[in-house]
Amino acid sequence: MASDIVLELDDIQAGYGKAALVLRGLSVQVRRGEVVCLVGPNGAGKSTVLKVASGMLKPREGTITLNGKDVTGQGPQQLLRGGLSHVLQGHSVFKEMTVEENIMLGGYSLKDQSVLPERCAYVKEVFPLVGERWNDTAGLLSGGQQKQVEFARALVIRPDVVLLDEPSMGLDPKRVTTIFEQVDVMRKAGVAVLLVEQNARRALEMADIGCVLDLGKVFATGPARELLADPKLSDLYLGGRPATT
Ligand SMILES: Nc1ncnc2c1ncn2[C@@H]1O[C@H](COP(=O)(O)OP(=O)(O)OP(=O)(O)O)[C@@H](O)[C@H]1O
Repeated sequence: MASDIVLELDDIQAGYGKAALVLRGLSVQVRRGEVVCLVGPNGAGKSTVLKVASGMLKPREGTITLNGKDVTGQGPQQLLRGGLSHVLQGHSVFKEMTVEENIMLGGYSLKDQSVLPERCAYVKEVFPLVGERWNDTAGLLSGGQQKQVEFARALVIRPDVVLLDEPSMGLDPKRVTTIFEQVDVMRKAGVAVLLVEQNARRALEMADIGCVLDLGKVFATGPARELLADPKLSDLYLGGRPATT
């Protein structure tokens, strides 16, 4: 249903400075409570899609719609207020600060600061580990646990959509599983998720919709399970078919 669409990028053209376009007519839709995963080769433009969606990079052409409103040209702060959080690539937890202080940083953009206690209770409910480690210095947490703190910080504004740029980067396979479980937790909390992942096959196993990007366009899109089952896509973009033993 069209009304379920939280975030829509339509026919986006975007690039950096005077350099050639990176996105060349890209369209993607994300619905409430749905995980959409962007996969594709290095340099295909996956992170650029997130930068455009979060207002960090203005598109040259095309429109961005958030909760039914045209937000094309708005910056990250405005989009944050409109219900969109972006968890950047790499690690953005402040290790010297406590978990609580890190979460509070996510609350600064709230216009009404009186809702903060209720929001803290909400993120502790969604991510119990964050509540358990609330007073600990964030640097004492494992890499996967720190990522959960980043997710929780993004949820403080009670966003409608969260953008996740390679959340499993640098984590061992067990921690990658935990991170994908946490993405599922966000989906179950009703948040729409637009995810970029190098771990394409594993991410698609968890996602609802997959989008294969190549040369700045959507090469193929559909239910993630169907993309995984497509032998051509598998060979071209997902590192070949998994061994059957
Ligand atoms: N800040 C920037 N300035 C100039 N060019 C950039 C910048 N960021 C990315 N690019 C270029 O845009 C293109 C797409 O990059 P992007 O990071 O979106 O790809 P990606 O699909 O996320 O790649 P990867 O899987 O390697 O992270 C690349 O050619 C890259 O060199």
